[in-house]
Amino acid sequence: MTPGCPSGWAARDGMTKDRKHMPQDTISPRENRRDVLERLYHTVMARKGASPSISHSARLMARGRSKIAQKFGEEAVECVIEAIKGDRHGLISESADVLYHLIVMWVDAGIDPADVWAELERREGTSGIEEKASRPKPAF
Ligand SMILES: N=c1c2ncn([C@@H]3O[C@H](COP(=O)(O)OP(=O)(O)OP(=O)(O)O)[C@@H](O)[C@H]3O)c2ncn1[C@@H]1O[C@H](COP(=O)(O)O)[C@@H](O)[C@H]1O
Repeated sequence: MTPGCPSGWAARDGMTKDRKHMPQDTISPRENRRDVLERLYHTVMARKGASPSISHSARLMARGRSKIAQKFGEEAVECVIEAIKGDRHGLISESADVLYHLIVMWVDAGIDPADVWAELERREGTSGIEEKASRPKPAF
């Protein structure tokens, strides 16, 4: 994969091939921000096997899958609490924690963000109501 060129997004977001290969500092801050999850994924990937004394991601991964999943769950619950409280700032902050911990979970599980983007893309245009109605009905 091209450094600074996150998997999967460039083409789908309408960037031309040339634009896809522009150096990061010539891409507008708005576009740069849109790639933040991909950058975070690559940062966490690079932390695999790093010393737990210098990297929180490395420390978390060294503690194993159950701990990673537990932390994700805790952050998700904190997100729910902020949403129910109606605390906008809290919800933004907890959402960032959830996304960070989700990415650590992806890295640990060997999932590339492009796999998730592809699944979201596959669902595009199908209403959740429609999809649920199309599921096979239980026999009883
Ligand atoms: N986005 C984040 C991010 N969000 C939250 N956190 C850390 O997640 C931790 C959550 O703290 P908690 O007390 O809930 O959890 P804990 O320390 O594991 O404690 P226990 O549950 O074990 O008691 C804090 O240390 C936060 O700083 C993050 N740590 C790192 N990142 C990103 O990951 C990159 C790599 O970080 P390192 O792996 O630390 O180099 C950074 O540059 C950031 O971009």
